[in-house]
Amino acid sequence: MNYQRGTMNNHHPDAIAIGVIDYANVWPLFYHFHPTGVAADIEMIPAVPSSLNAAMREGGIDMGPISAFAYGESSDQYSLFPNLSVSAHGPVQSILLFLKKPLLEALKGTVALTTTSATSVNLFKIIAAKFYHAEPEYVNMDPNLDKMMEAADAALLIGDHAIRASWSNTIYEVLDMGELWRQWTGHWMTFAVWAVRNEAIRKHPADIRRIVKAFETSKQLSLKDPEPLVQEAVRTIGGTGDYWRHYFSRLHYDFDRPQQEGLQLYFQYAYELGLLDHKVRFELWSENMVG
Ligand SMILES: C=C(O[C@@H]1C=C(C(=O)O)C=C[C@H]1O)C(=O)O
Repeated sequence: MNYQRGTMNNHHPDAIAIGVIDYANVWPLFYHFHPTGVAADIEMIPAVPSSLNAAMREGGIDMGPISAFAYGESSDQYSLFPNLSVSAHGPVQSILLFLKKPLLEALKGTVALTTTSATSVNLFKIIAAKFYHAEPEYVNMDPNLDKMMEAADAALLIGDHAIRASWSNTIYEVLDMGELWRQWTGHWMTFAVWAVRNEAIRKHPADIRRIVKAFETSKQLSLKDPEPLVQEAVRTIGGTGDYWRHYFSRLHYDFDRPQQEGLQLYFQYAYELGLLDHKVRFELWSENMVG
């Protein structure tokens, strides 16, 4: 999708910088989100999740989707938008583990983890440690399946990188991490949340309110008629209409009790394993929050 792009490092000081995950999984929330119609001075900054996580932490962006794990790391600085997330109960199709050997063997070897993710790489570590009692060696690598497989017994990819790799792959067994999480816990998994820096709520309370509404409207319009998104995905990423119809129908964009419970369990495990150094309590943004 096309935006008037800003940059993380020197966005206009009075503008609100909104991160955009550069993957199709967030399209329903952005497709009908038109910054100029929201009245605020907004810059849109597209990047992969790990870059957006860092920019949120450093103040280079003010709000938008970030890895759920990154919210856990800095939950005291951010508030969450209550009705927005990228979640699934079961298969996601774009959080994929490619295996050179059976899982139990690969878990005794080396696993390559994409540098674009924070939620899914820690999800993998949690599943390996908690459910398989395994401690593979991990290497962080750019999302290139061939290179990852030269260095490791298994590779974890997310987003459009995972989708494209799943189309071209003919040799590796593929496991869906959303499905694995559901099989072991019965829970939903939330991969991305919409967070806003508390500092930005204090500075622009009315604009933030309008932006939240605009995201919710985009979500509703996309769910009502996913066809324009489906066609744009076919045109710009590839694959068939049926593939994308199914893809968007598997993802869930609310953040209600079931998604919150799944994420709470994920944070609990992350804390127990030392992946997070504190327990996480959700701080939800509300209409009357004015810093
Ligand atoms: C569903 C997905 O979730 C993404 C996974 C993320 C992560 O692992 O950190 C971050 C944002 C999400 O948009 C995907 O990549 O396809």
